[in-house]
Amino acid sequence: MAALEKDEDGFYNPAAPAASSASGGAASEAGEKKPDAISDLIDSTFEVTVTLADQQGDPNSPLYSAKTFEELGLHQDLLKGIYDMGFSKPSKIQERALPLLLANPPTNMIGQSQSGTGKTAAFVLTMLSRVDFSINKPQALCLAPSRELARQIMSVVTAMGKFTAVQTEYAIKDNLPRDVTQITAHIIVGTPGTMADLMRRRVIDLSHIKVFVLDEADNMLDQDGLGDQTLRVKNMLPRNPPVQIILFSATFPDHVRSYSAKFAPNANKIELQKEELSVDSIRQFYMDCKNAEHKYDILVSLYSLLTIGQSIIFCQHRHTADRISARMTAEGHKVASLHGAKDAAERDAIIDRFREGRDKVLITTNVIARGIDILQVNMVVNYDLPLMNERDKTADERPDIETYIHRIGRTGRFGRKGISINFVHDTKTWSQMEQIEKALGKKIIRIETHDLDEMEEKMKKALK
Ligand SMILES: Nc1ncnc2c1ncn2[C@@H]1O[C@H](COP(=O)(O)OP(=O)(O)OP(=O)(O)O)[C@@H](O)[C@H]1O
Repeated sequence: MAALEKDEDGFYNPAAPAASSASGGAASEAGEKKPDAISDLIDSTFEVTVTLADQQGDPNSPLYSAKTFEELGLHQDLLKGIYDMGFSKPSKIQERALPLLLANPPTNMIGQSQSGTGKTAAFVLTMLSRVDFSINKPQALCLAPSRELARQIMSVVTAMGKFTAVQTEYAIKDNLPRDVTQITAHIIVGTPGTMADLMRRRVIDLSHIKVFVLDEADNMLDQDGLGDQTLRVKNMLPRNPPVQIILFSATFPDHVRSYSAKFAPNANKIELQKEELSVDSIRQFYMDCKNAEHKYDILVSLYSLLTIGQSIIFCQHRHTADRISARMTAEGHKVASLHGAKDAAERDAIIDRFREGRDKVLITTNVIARGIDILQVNMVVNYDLPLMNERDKTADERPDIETYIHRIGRTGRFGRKGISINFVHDTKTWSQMEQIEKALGKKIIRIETHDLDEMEEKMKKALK
């Protein structure tokens, strides 16, 4: 490989014969193995439906519940919505949180539960339960860190509220006409900047707001990120009677925990222990690459595995995501890239294509590290490990444990199997990965980069 020519970005030249034969080899291998791969996928989907009931019956599983949805005190129209979505039993977080969320007088909630365990349904059902559909005024606000997540939450609101008269509106960039004067929808879901702007311009009448939800709350409250804008929104809310504040996330690092308690005073709390943070159904691997450029070759050689189901590749920088995707596309692979520098319409189109399975590989940044729920994603690659300096814009090169948990949590949703692969390529990245391993208390298993067959075998086994 070292003999190959590199382009000006430090990538191997796409036209170089050896490079194309490396990727071509993997592709033809994929071609031969495809029938198997497809049948594996169908089998594993079948297995998942069988094991979901088992998992929901296992008291140690985050999906376990002793109760039924009927026992949680939900309105008949919402029960219809839930069953229409194919849910049969609540998960642990739903079972524990819903009675507390729905009790009167309303009490604040700080709820933590692992990625993919059904937090969205818990807060969406609360918003829908608290809305008086006969009053055409905003009554529940929900904030999320990205437009992609806001759109996904909205899809849950409309699906669960299908048998109600709920009206909804987005507070995301480039969605409403600039001269909009009033929003009368019951539930508004958006990102903090746009929501704050609409509130300040009095487009949103706040007099009837009863519920305020922060999804990915630790991220939304982080002083280095969205914290200021989120606080602006909160400060504009009516004080009497108090609005019910609901914070949910899979992670609440220590530095946000005490602030969360101030933001949502006297809250009921559901917390995870440190060793429960990551989901067991996600098998974590790493690959020891020779250098930064070698990571690209390895990614290309993984292509046939990345497309067995769907995969998300996380990079540190937008330009890396763009360069990798341009390079892979030029080499004949079908990949998409998504990051915050793309405009709103393009971002919507890209995530929708990926959600529909029309693109199988999405190369991205932390912009979709949180919340995105696409069940077919069975592989996550940390092309670059997440670092604290992306979060706080300092020179802090410690790994960002929370973002790691969220990134790998894009797979292994609601009891499904998934795998994550970290690329390490020098002593620094190696030690960063070791810190992640230590923090999560879970072994990250090595996969050899030179043995494609072993790689394939290990990964397929992990997905079985
Ligand atoms: N009770 C249920 N029965 C079956 N499926 C469910 C149930 N509750 C939620 N799900 C499904 O589980 C998946 C994950 O749920 P959700 O997106 O709410 O996870 P989450 O806890 O918010 O994860 P994250 O921390 O990554 O945001 C979704 O596809 C959702 O439809």
